[in-house]
Amino acid sequence: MTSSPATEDPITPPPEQRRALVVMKDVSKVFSSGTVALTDMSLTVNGGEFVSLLGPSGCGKSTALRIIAGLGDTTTGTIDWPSSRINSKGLPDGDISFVFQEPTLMPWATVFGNVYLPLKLRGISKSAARADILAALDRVGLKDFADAYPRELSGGMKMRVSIARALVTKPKLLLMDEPFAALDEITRQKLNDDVLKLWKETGITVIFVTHSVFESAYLSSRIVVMKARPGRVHADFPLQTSLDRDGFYRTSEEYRQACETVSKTLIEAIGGEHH
Ligand SMILES: Nc1ncnc2c1ncn2[C@@H]1O[C@H](COP(=O)(O)OP(=O)(O)OP(=O)(O)O)[C@@H](O)[C@H]1O
Repeated sequence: MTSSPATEDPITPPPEQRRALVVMKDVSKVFSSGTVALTDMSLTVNGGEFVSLLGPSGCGKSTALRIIAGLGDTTTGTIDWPSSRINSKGLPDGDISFVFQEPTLMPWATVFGNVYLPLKLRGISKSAARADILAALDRVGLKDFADAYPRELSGGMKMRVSIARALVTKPKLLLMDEPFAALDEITRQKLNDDVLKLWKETGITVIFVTHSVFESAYLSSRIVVMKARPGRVHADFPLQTSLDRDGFYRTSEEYRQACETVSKTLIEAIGGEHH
C-alpha cells in the first residue's frame, strides 16, 4: 500500500512534500497598455503549503496566479517546476487546476457532466471516469447531486462543483483566485472549512488569492502580502498555529493575533504605496 500524503499536522508536511513545486524567479509583467502588473516577483512554493496571496486591488495577485497557471506569459523572469514532468507548453503535465471566482459551469450539463469535462477533454470515457467523478463529488459533499443541473444549486454548491471539477484530475497544485468572494459570509466560512479539510486530507498544495485578511489568516500556512504600482511582494511569512483550524479557532486568541499580524502587514503594504 502506498503511504497517504495526508498528515496529522498540515503545517509541517512530510519531507517529500516540502520540495519546491513551483519557483517564480524575478518575474515581471508589463501589459501592452504599459501597466507594470508585476515587477521582480520571486516566490518558491513548496509541496504541501497553503499559500495566500493577499494585497490591495491591482497589486498583481491574479496576474501572478495566471502566469503560474500558464494562462499568461512573463515579460521577463522564469517559472520552474522542479518536481514535475514538463509538457511541450512548459507546464507540468496535469499537475495544476484553477478555480475562478465564477464557478463557470455549463448550464446544459448535470453536475456529473460538469465534473467530467476535464477528463472528457483528455479523451477518457464516461464509464472509465465515473469512479473519479463520484470521488471528487464526495470530497465536496455533493455525491447525491450528481444528476442535478447548475440552476438547481445554490451559489455555494456551484462553487463546490467547480472545486470538484478542479480536483477530478488529481492535481498537485490547486490555484484559487478569490473563489469565495461572491458568496455570503456563512457559506464562505463553510467553504473555507471544506477547503482546509481537503488540503489536510489530500496533501494538495494550494495558492489562494484573496482580499480578505480574515480568510487568509484562517486558511494559510504561509502568507505573501503584495503591494501595488508596481505589483511586488511586500512580505512573505509563515502562519503557524498549535490549534486545529475550525470553528473554535475562529474565536481563539491565536486567530485574533494572526489577523492582527496580517492586517498590520497589509496596512503597511497599502500605506507604502504613497511614499
Ligand atoms: N489583460 C490586461 N491588460 C492590461 N492590464 C491588465 C490586464 N490584466 C490586469 N491588468 C492590470 O495589471 C494590474 C494588476 O492586475 P491584477 O488583476 O493582477 O491585480 P489583482 O491584485 O489581482 O487585483 P484585484 O484584486 O482587483 O483582482 C492592474 O493595474 C490591472 O489593471
